[in-house]
Amino acid sequence: MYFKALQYRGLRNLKPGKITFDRELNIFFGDNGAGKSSILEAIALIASGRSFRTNKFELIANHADTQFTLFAQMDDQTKVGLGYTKANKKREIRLNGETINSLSALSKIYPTQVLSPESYHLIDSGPAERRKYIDWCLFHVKHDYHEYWKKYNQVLQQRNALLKSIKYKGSSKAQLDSWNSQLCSLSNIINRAREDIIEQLEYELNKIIIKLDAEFCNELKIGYYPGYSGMLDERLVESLESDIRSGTTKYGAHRADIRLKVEQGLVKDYFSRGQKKIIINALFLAQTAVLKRLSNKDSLFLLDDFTSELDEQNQRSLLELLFQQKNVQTMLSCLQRDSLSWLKNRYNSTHMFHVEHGTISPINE
Ligand SMILES: Nc1ncnc2c1ncn2[C@@H]1O[C@H](COP(=O)(O)OP(=O)(O)OP(=O)(O)O)[C@@H](O)[C@H]1O
Repeated sequence: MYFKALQYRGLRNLKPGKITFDRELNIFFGDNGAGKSSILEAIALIASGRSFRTNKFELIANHADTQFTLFAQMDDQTKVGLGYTKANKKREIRLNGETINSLSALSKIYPTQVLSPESYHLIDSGPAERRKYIDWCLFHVKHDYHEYWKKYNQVLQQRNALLKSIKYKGSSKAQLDSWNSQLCSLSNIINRAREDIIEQLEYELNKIIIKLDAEFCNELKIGYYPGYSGMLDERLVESLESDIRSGTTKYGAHRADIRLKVEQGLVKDYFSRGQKKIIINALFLAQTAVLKRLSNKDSLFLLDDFTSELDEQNQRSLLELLFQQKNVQTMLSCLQRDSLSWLKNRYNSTHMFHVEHGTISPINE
């Protein structure tokens, strides 16, 4: 499955237009502020219902427009439309002519990964991004995971609301037992699913590391920290007073994290910035491999500002592996087309687009 065409209107600085895509690789190049990230954002929106830059659709709509619309066609004739109207803040998503209500239904069609300069903080940043990394995979391969995760968050919010109410209004603690036991059983389900997917990811990750010729890194292990040690029910009881003081729940699956390790220690502490980038590329590639193996799904890869964070050797090996996977359509943005001149001889089906003041023009050679 892949995107064949996209029509866009009223989004950021982009002039209304339509583009057709290559099955494998599409390159958007142009000066700063031309609209390269905006077109990748448009593609992410139609593929997943979400932007990788903001949650506020009003910021995505052009300053001078009252709405934006996107319309995409896939190779298998699937048609997707997404519209947003500023006046009533209304989003409308249409799939083959039918209105659908949930963004997750849209994102299930064509799993989309975004690799941008910010993604290269995955190893050094806080745990939220790493949880997202694990959950992205689960969301696509384990159908009931999203429901469990939603339920977990509802229970967590209810527990936190009660903690605040105990602190400020002196409410009874009686209801806490029920929230605690629900939190424990849902945490168990979530942790088991995460541990299973981590095993799969670790396996693919090490295969990719070998292909990337990353000899600095012999065997990578992904360690999972479930958000508490020992038994969660005991931790919840122990931390009750501090939870009431803070109005938040200190332990549980919402505090989980992964730790990448090699023989010498933690990847975070041991490797250079460049080496971490290679590992992060491998982590993202491992996801598409797991996805293909476990659910036979194709993926879309968006590489924003591709050349700014990777040297040529790393650019080559990442794209090589994306092509080898066969099931990936790639869209990337960069400042100068010359910076990817090495690609032209290698992949002649590549579609190149010049982005200039919001206008996107295919380069026909
Ligand atoms: N809602 C909006 N309406 C109109 N223009 C916008 C809106 N939001 C952002 N812009 C402008 O759109 C232009 C394109 O931004 P974009 O981030 O897509 O550029 P880019 O080509 O990726 O640049 P860079 O190479 O600097 O990252 C910028 O000048 C930005 O100020």
